[in-house]
Amino acid sequence: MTDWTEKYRPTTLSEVRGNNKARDKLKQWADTWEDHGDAVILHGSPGVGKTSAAHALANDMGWPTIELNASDQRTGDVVKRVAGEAAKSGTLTGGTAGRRVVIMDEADNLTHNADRGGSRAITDVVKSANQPLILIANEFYDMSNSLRNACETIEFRNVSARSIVPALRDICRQENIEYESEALEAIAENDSGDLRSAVNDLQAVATTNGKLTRDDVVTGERDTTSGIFDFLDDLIKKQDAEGALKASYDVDETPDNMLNWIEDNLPKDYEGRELADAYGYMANADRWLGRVRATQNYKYWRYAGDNMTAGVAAARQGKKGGWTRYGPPSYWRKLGSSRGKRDTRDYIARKIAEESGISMSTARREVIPFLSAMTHHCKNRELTVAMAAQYDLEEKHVAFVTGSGKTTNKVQSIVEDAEESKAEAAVEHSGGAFEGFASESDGDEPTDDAEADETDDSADESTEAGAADSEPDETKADDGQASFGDFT
Ligand SMILES: Nc1ncnc2c1ncn2[C@@H]1O[C@H](COP(=O)(O)OP(=O)(O)OP(=O)(O)O)[C@@H](O)[C@H]1O
Repeated sequence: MTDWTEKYRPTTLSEVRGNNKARDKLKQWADTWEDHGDAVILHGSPGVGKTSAAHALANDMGWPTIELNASDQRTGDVVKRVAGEAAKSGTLTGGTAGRRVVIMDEADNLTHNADRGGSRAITDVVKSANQPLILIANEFYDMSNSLRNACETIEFRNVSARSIVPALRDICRQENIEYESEALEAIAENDSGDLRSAVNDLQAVATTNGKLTRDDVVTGERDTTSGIFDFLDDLIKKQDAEGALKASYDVDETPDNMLNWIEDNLPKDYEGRELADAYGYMANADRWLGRVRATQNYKYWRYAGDNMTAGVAAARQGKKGGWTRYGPPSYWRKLGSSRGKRDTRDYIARKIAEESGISMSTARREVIPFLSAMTHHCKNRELTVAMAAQYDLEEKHVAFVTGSGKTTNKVQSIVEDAEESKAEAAVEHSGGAFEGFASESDGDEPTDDAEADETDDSADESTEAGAADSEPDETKADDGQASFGDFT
């Protein structure tokens, strides 16, 4: 299946959404390049259209492109050669016949290359190049001062939801997809500023369903007038099992959302044993919610509700005082927002579960968020490589966990290093930096849980024909069936 982000990549600058000022500045830079000869840096968050803009511009100008990766040690030489060739072919005499634009990705990722003098080499190239050079970077301040000073700079801002929605609408029209406008708005708001993610999400939700509706797009974003804060305070601090269950009736949230709220806020007050116990109940609740999705049998919501309210309250050891700032579920709002992402997340969870002997729910709920925080933007490279090796992750998974947005060259090189270290480990039989995570409190069998999860997801394609009638006790009859009475 074609990737829509490629299929709908802008071919001319006017198709690049949002960032009008940046586009104008870029065009201006190209139009006057003969006079100033400076390189330009396009910087901004992933997925906002920097690379697209560079290529679209080249296309508009009729300039052939040469694409290079700045962190590649050969880049400097290649640029010199290109620049030299172009000089010979007449550029210096004023013609544009030999004009080529060099587009250099990952210009902020030169530190890894420091031993090769990466940053300085590129700066030298930038200063002496006699061809237009476009450098692309996510982190402007990761580039050296001298490199930044040697170039013009253009900032690409996050694309507003207002600009994302029409982009998604155009794609739906061209793909003949029926849609509710609210669905597109929800995607746009979910992906706050990242048009690539929005297009990915659209493709993920649109191709698994007939008509795209608001309900297909799972969001954690809600207004917070639904009594959730009072409920959290009751649940986490005060109420007994019965009280917690009753308090939950006043909350105007779907059980799925409620679970996200609880899981994000629970660790602010629960600790140690009680937290572990509570997570056990949360994992049960999650499993029941999976069964609701798989079977469309909403009667299971009750069991989910019992577990996440009465169960969580019962796990608490004594009342808690003080005031806690509870907040909306931030992690899953970003990472669990669409089916495509959920699939990726679940793949990673399964790997972790298999490797560490814990359940998928635990992997999802407890391990991935940790890994994500520790490997954020691949800053801790060594750890990220170890993680990729330990859990056998591919590029898109590493990109997901680290929040890098897509498979950048940094991610690629991490996966390559992980492959190498796996090969070495195979020889030395060592476990690597990751020894896996401790087993969870309720002693789930990881394989069982993985199967339960498969049921959740594959049910969308109705491969589990009998799912609706089968008792959901193939996994764990006792704890799964827990109802309120069990907690009192
Ligand atoms: N402003 C935009 N207008 C139209 N399409 C966009 C825009 N931004 C992103 N896209 C879509 O997302 C895809 C990826 O965008 P692009 O590679 O240009 O982002 P980027 O800002 O360069 O991100 P990165 O820094 O991660 O490479 C494009 O192919 C296109 O489908």
